[in-house]
Amino acid sequence: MKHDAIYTEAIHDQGFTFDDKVVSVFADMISRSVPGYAQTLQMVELLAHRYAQQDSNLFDLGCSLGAATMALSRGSAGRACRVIGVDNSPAMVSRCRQMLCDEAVEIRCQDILDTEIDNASVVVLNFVLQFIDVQQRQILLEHIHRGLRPGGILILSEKIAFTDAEENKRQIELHEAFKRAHGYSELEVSRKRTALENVLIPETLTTHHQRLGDAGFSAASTWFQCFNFASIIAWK
Ligand SMILES: C[S@@+](CC[C@H](N)C(=O)[O-])C[C@H]1O[C@@H](n2cnc3c(N)ncnc32)[C@H](O)[C@@H]1O
Ligand SMILES: O=C(O)C(=O)C[C@]1(C(=O)O)C=C[C@@H](O)C=C1
Repeated sequence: MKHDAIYTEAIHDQGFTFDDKVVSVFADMISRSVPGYAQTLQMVELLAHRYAQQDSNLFDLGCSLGAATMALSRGSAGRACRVIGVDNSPAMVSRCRQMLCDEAVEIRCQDILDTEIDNASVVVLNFVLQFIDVQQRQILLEHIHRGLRPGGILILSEKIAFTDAEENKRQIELHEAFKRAHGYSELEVSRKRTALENVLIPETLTTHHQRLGDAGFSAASTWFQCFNFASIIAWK
């Protein structure tokens, strides 16, 4: 795995993008930046094992290098499921296809807002909704809900915000301490913070739960939270 040192240089002054530079270090970047990332992948596998239905489709929307796509595939083994990963970054998709060339999964280069969701039993949005235009988020969740079979689930993991300004500040400080503990310097942390401004828009857990309810999900539980990162299971 290539070590992420991309913010030791001044890059992304137009804002963070999933370009070649990010793709080349992405596995290291996400595991050193997102508290609980490995656990979200373990639970995607466990939840796929529990909820993947025979002959259904499983979608990993915003699949990056296919880590959750493979978790879906492992969890649903033997059930004749079609596992589909979707990402709109050509650099990411190209690398993902290389890495998963021997796997029985389909990787599409497409905007997830244009992805047809049908006959689905498990849909994953693992740290992806945060990059979607806030105005489009409700439409996307409604679309996913419509494409799920009865008994199907959505796994939604996100960086989150807090209504209370002091709490928000404390949680961001804790996250940044996590990043420094994983070897990022103060300068790398601050350059990435600037690059992500107006690109990654976090929302509160209350907003996410409200939106899931409005989209038609019958129940939703936050199963994981560490600092300003959380993951929710929503049931159709
Ligand atoms: C933080 S990464 C996701 C990590 C990945 N789900 C995992 O578990 O390893 C966000 C991904 O979402 C993709 N993305 C962002 N907006 C998208 C969109 N509108 N359509 C498709 N992919 C999108 C990015 O290209 C990037 O690869
Ligand atoms: O590094 C941060 O501050 C993050 O917010 C982490 C985060 C994410 O949550 O998606 C941001 C961009 C990269 O995709 C990897 C991780």
